[in-house]
Amino acid sequence: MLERVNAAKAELAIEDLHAWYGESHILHGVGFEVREGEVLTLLGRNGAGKTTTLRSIMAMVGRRTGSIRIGGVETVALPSRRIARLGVGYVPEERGIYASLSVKENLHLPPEVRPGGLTDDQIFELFPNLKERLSSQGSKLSGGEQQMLALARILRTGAKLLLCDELTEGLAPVIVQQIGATLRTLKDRGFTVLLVESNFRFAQSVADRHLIVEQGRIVDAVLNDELEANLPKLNRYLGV
Ligand SMILES: Nc1ncnc2c1ncn2[C@@H]1O[C@H](COP(=O)(O)OP(=O)(O)OP(=O)(O)O)[C@@H](O)[C@H]1O
Repeated sequence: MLERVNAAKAELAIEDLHAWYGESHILHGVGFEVREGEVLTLLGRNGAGKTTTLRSIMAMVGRRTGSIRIGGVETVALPSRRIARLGVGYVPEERGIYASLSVKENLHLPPEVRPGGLTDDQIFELFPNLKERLSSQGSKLSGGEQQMLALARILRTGAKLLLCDELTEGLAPVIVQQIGATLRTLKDRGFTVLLVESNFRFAQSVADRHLIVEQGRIVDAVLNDELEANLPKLNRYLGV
């Protein structure tokens, strides 16, 4: 739905996705596609179903139906670990940094899902702070450093499709800018990114396209180039 793209080039293609937590029916027929190398954001009010969409792609909800093709492979019946091995990395909102492990240990924790992940040196080029903090405990990191680490360790795994939830939440503007620069670099290197974001201006600085999620459905789509012209409409959707 909404601006279909050439299926052959879709890195992620979702159709009529429904998802449940227990008896709660949360997604009601979500459909969209993400092209290879595209950065797409999911925008919407609290509780609209953005996080649930990411979790559904990773098979981390109670139940899901519909179709989720990743690189052309149907995954709706596959478990999370098989989905990850197709080259999908999930950076959850809560970041999942282990407080008692060092930066290095946290970095090396997730298993490789595919060959071609970034080497440690490539990671330190993108995130110089992490190199200086390698032996620090997770608990000693700032919010920004934790977020960099959460993203960095996914890049080590070989994932090429990144699902990122609220990367910028609670971070200082200068760190938000750094994360934006990193995402643009990743896009230049061919990564595909699906971003849940409530920082609208940040979304604008990194994304090609934005989808609006409302009550478990995609209700609108806006090209980034046309965002300014659509601001009144977006503000209505987001209740800003
Ligand atoms: N584990 C869960 N069990 C039951 N219901 C859940 C669970 N997680 C989320 N929900 C419900 O699903 C709905 C969608 O939540 P979701 O987290 O996907 O929203 P969101 O758009 O990401 O917004 P937010 O910014 O608030 O996280 C909400 O009504 C929420 O209460």
